[in-house]
Amino acid sequence: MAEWRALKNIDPHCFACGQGNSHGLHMRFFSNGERVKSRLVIPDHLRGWHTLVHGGVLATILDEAMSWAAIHLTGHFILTQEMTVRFKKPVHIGEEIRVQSFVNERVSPKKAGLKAEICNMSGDVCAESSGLFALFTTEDFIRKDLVPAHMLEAMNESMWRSA
Ligand SMILES: CCCCCCCCCCCCCC(=O)SCCNC(=O)CCNC(=O)[C@H](O)C(C)(C)COP(=O)(O)OP(=O)(O)OC[C@H]1O[C@@H](n2cnc3c(N)ncnc32)[C@H](O)[C@@H]1OP(=O)(O)O
Repeated sequence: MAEWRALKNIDPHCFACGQGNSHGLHMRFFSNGERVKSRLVIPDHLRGWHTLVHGGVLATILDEAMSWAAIHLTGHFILTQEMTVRFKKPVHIGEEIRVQSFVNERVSPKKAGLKAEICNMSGDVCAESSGLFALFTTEDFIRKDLVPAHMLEAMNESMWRSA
């Protein structure tokens, strides 16, 4: 299997992957050409009650992981169309977790099915997701005003290249 290579973050403000968002998750992604992965510790301010991580935060992590896999592994711009999440074990603030994602099915030229799972350090699956993603050409993404021109070059580059 190919080695894991770091992918380039291009938007510092993203809640999930932006390295400059002081309220965010600061996720960084790696790809081996078949899967995308990340590891993180959820910051204290994103707890649900007591030490439990909020389910919506776990859903964001899964959405982000599937989105990066969809972009990097299909070479398209994307929008999440729908996703389902199954929460299997609690995740706690301060606990390191790992997330992996992959393209499960190329549904049509404009749609892909993705999957992701979050594991704790014991290897238990804590949450898993399936998602349907709309795949866009660069031209269609621009036409729908979903990417500003100044980000286009960086986004196009980060789709296929490592950092
Ligand atoms: C290495 C990677 C680095 C990357 C770094 C960045 C990572 C960041 C990651 C963070 C990411 C986080 C991810 C997030 O959180 S994305 C944010 C959450 N998701 C959304 O906001 C999606 C909102 N939903 C929609 O826009 C639609 O329902 C979609 C598009 C999903 C499906 O729509 P559907 O299939 O039901 O069709 P429709 O009949 O409704 O069509 C509506 C209109 O859209 C056109 N249309 C539809 N599909 C396509 C297509 N494929 N190519 C071209 N055009 C398309 C269609 O022609 C029509 O246009 P018009 O006739 O009205 O003009």
